Amino acid sequence: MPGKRYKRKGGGAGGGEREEKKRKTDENTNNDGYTEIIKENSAFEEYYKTQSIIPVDEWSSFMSSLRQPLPVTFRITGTRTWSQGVLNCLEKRYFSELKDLVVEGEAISPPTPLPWYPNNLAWHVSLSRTTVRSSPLLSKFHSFLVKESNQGNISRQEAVSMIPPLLLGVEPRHYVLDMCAAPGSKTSQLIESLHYQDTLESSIPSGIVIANDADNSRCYTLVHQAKRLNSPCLIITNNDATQFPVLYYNNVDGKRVPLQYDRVLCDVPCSGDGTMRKNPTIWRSWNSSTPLSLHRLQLRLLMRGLELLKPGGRLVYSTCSMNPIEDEAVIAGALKLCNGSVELVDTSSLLPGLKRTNGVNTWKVLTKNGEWISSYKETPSNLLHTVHSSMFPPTALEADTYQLNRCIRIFPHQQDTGGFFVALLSKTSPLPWQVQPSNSGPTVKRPDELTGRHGFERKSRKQTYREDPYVFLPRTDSVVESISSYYNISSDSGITDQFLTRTLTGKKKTLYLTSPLVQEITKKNEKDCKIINTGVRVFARTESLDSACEYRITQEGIDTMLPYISNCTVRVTLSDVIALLKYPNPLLTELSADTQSLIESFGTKKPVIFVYSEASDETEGEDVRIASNIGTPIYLAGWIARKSVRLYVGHPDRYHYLAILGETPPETMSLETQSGHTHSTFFDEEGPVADDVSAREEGGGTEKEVKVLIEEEESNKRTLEQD
Ligand SMILES: C[S@@+](CC[C@H](N)C(=O)[O-])C[C@H]1O[C@@H](n2cnc3c(N)ncnc32)[C@H](O)[C@@H]1O
Repeated sequence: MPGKRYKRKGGGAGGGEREEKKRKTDENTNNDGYTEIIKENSAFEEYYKTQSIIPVDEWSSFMSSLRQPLPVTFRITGTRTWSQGVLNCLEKRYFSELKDLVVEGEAISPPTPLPWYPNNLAWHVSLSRTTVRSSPLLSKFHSFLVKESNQGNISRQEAVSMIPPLLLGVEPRHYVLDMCAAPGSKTSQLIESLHYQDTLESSIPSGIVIANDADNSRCYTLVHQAKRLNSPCLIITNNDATQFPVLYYNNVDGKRVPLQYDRVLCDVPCSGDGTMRKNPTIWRSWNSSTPLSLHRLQLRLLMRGLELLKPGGRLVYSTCSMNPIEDEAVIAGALKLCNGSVELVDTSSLLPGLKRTNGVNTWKVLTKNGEWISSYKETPSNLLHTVHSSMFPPTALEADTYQLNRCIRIFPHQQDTGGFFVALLSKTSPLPWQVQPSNSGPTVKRPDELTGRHGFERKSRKQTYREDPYVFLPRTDSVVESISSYYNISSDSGITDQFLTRTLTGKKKTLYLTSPLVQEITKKNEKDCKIINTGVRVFARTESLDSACEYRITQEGIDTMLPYISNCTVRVTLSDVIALLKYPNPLLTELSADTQSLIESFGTKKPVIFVYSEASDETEGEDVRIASNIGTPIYLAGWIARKSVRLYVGHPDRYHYLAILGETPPETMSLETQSGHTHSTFFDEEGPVADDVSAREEGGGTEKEVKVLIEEEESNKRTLEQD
């Protein structure tokens, strides 16, 4: 993978100095006016040497690792059966071919699974772009990764960034808060865990994930990232998490209660010096003041997370900084305020195979004046506004209680990753100021520094625009009734009370579905909590005037709706499913006789779900071998016209299914993503970088969703015209 390029600054260094700088840049310096950034910062080196958190005999490996580009790591995303299908395909079709590959005389190291990531679902690849280009097999593998990444089945993510959700141990029944969630790679993992036990009979777990970020435009990146997982149990919110509101809902007894979380992820904004390998500009910008300016915000975020956590619940605090001021000092500061109601969890038996270093009990503070101090008492009076008591290490007695050694720090040289810090905390009882007042004990006041008026203030964000309303439809609504009747949805399922639109007036173009708890929370808290997005887009209105049902099921809605619908599927053979995926409007007469006869009894001018499963396939030999990669049936949203059939499936999804079926997509299919981007890096990381700012179109979808909708509707019109 190539390093990042930066325009070379003119002039400056003299001959010898220039030579020295050149030596410390990457090897691939170009002649076009661009050069790799100089990976040198003496202040950084001095700082970490003084902190003594890296063993002396590991110092040179530490520094040399920081100067190497970060290897590519990716995760296979999606629910259990889905990700297993993609993994099967990768292993059988691609990895096996790369095993003994030699390119230009050099043996290629095949992708390896991250040993500590469960079920081989995360992989490490060390291939340069040049190597990839020089081998057709590697190009084929690369192209598969790009397509699957477009489709959202593979997510490029830093290895260390995968750790916090794993430590959190989310279960389908958990109420989860992700406080600083954008761009959302960890949120995706949390959602996947929530849906880990989904089956064809049950797709709506009782738990919930609330993914929040203070940055409005980053929230839309989060919407896009999470949308790939189609969870009806997700709410995306846009609040300052230091003051994240208490949300209310009616519990099973109909009592209005505050929502307390079983799991909280507190992945805070940080100086990011653990990401130097990925973001080499940090070599230039690193300074010792940034951690000082972030420490109190980090502590306040952590404290709010602990307040909202249920007693008995768990919270993960993480940063991609190696600095104790942003790491152990924040943990120690919180443990002090919590006064025994929160403790660090011993994680040494978790994630076997992960190399780690224990947290430290001592560190120093480097003031803005460049002075090292070991205690708050030593702080010069003119610096009291930048240095706070919580930045200093605990006393010996506190250290005994806190057990900061239970924190995990990961250095880049330990297993060729970025640097990272993570701590798992357990709330054993309510925080001191959350204890109900009683006659016997004293009442503890909430610390002033948590109230927002004492040094933690953030500029209030301008409310740039209003979100569309969330309108839940009663089961007696005519649209819900017609959908329930066509798709045979029983009112006993409860699902008929869960549909949502984002428009108060006019025709409902799109229907979304949420879980009952999401509905309850959305309805009761819309005023106090800025909700950006929720619900899976499950039905869209058709343009056909004489359709058997005015609403067709959407591809992204199938997984959620399948357990609740019947009478709307048609089984197809392998050759038919391939034709449907490859061509826009195959004629009925071009399908197999079996499918034609099933369609005849099903009827025309109807929305449909085409189903292909190996069990239904009669084909012998090679085709059956290919199909065995799938492991789970394929469901495709479609339409049966009078003479032809079509799918409502976008190109990235079509690519995915064709690849899983061992087919090559036709040349006419564009490699572009729906957003119009082609991929320029090895393959894209953590979803799109572009902000989906216009995601407030009618229906609550992103601009891209709306574009897809329009394309689908236009194509549908064409099908109708053909008829
Ligand atoms: C390290 S990033 C989070 C990365 C994310 N967890 C992921 O895995 O993709 C920190 C995030 O915190 C957000 N942030 C900063 N201050 C915040 C605050 N007061 N409340 C909530 N989010 C905040 C930033 O906008 C940024 O998206």
